[in-house]
Amino acid sequence: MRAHEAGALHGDLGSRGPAWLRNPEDVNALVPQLWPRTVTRTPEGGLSVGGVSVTELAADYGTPAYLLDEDDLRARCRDFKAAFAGADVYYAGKSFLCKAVVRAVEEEGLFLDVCSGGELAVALAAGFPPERLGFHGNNKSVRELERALEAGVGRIIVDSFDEIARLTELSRTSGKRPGVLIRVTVGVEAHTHEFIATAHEDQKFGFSLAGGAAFAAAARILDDGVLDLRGLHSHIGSQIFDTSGFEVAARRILELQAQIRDARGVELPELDLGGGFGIAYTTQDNPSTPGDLAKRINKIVESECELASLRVPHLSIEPGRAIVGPAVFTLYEVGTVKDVDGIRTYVSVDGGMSDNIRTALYDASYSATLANRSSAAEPMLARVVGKHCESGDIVVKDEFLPADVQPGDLVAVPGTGAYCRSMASNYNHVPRPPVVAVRDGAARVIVRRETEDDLLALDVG
Ligand SMILES: Cc1ncc(COP(=O)(O)O)c(C=O)c1O
Ligand SMILES: N[C@@H](CCCC[NH3+])C(=O)O
Repeated sequence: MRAHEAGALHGDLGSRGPAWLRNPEDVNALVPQLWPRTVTRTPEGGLSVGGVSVTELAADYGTPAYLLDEDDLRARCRDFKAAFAGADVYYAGKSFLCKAVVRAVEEEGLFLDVCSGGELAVALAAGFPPERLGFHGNNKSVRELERALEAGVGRIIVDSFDEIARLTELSRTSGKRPGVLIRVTVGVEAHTHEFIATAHEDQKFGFSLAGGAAFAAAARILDDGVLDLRGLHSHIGSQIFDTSGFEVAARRILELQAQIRDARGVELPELDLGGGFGIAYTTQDNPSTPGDLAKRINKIVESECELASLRVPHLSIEPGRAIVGPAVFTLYEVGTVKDVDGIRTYVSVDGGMSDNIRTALYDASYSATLANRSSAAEPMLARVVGKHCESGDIVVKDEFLPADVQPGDLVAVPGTGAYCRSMASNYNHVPRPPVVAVRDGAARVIVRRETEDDLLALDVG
């Protein structure tokens, strides 16, 4: 007996999932906001992406695999660039980075935000123009700062007084004058998971605005005169739907801009409002378009500048998730289907928390669909779980799948482009899946699957 049947039999003993989750009229339907733009269900019933059937992709590249719709990724880059015309759009590389994506982002005219020596190395290896790089991080090492200076990184976003001292010293001795932004903690409580909110007072990033540290950082850099202070930076968190957080952040940071002008006679020419724009992970999510975001953000920046008689600074934003997140889905093969009577049905797939830690880490919600075929069976409430030795190894907490889902079927989980491959691990020595880019009927591996030899290569002795 399937859990949905058990639920009907046992009344409230059965799990019905969260209140928002609806039993779908058509369990095979693809809800457009969840899927990359070229994904369709073919007349035979399975999914295709970029004109290639996922059954074929599974046969050629194995499962699990992250499938990237390259046209979708590029379209999202272009959408942000067009909506924020005149601003610099930095793709936040932490969401997902590899050389092919760096090149795509470069070709689409975006800038790139990196936050470690490793991310910087990938960007440079792909030939990304260093002057279009921004370098983040709350604890950049001396070596990382030296490399940023050597490479000629366009903007370094300074995050602490220790870093200012370190970078000032390195710049003095190397005779370089890097462009810097000050990361400001604006005190906004972003409505998102606590671990991915970054602008409330009690956290590790940035200089506090309320406590005066942000002003003091600007004063120190201007007094030293070694670093080229270009502007202020704010990033309030990630997966944010409510644009009022960005508006409050812009208002507060422009007050600081006016304070610096009044005290020091300097109007900083640039303003970076970070990323964090939310995407749809479930049928209930309805994210803003880049056009909506741009309209609201530009309006608040312009009106605040007018109020304080400031020139409108050159704007930057840093979307990661909103560019790569919806462009990718993960394809898994089902290994077992287990009914835990009266509670729920567990559908085990061949990956799990090693390729998507977000469900375990943030209690994130995802969706899923049967991908190799369509089905006329009734929808069944299921939990998609992985193969790891951990009961919290959940990929999709609750989703309706056809009741005849069986071992050997393929299941696709959308919205996995951001913070899945980039946060993947080798837990249980499970090799990390490949990333396969699909476009115009052709597929190519852009990150290969890890092998057991890769795992053993680090094992010394
Ligand atoms: C400084 C900074 N910029 C940009 C981003 C990108 O965020 P998101 O991928 O949510 O757009 C992050 C991550 O949260 C960040 O820390
Ligand atoms: N890794 C987080 C977002 C944090 C981004 C870095 N500040 C996520 O998966 O949602």
